[in-house]
Amino acid sequence: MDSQNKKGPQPVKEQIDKNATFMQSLGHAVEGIGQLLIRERNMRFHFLAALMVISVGIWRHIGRADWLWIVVAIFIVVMAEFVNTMVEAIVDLVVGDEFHPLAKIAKDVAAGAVVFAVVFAIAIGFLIFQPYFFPSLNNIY
Ligand SMILES: Nc1ncnc2c1ncn2[C@@H]1O[C@H](COP(=O)(O)OP(=O)(O)OP(=O)(O)O)[C@@H](O)[C@H]1O
Repeated sequence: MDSQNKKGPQPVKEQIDKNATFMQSLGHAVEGIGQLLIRERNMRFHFLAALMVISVGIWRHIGRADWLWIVVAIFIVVMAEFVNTMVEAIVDLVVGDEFHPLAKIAKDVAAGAVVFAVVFAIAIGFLIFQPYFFPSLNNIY
């Protein structure tokens, strides 16, 4: 299969043997993070959303436990994007440009995992910031 397909640029180095050093492993892991940023345009949106939430958290002086939940929410969204990107790459590797119902299921489920993580993050954001911005809702739970 052509290594340069509609799914965007592929890594140019052609190493397939084991990494010789820790630094080499780390370098490839960093390349993996780079691929996430290149291939997933939604990452820009996640990054902006995280920046906004962190700014508001600093502004409202939220507590340590709230910060912990925010870190967990950001982590889960980013991990879901990692999984989504892995699934997309593996599916494209296996089926190429062919349509396959199982490829659709794999990609749709992976995308669903991202949506699920984002809904979780929104729920966390609501629970943390509601008392600051919508105190009238305090008695709903
Ligand atoms: N080979 C395929 N066979 C069947 N359906 C496919 C295939 N490739 C993509 N699809 C469908 O097209 C959708 C989008 O494809 P793909 O995930 O590659 O694009 P994307 O824009 O990078 O997605 P995302 O926004 O989730 O990152 C998939 O969710 C799936 O429904």
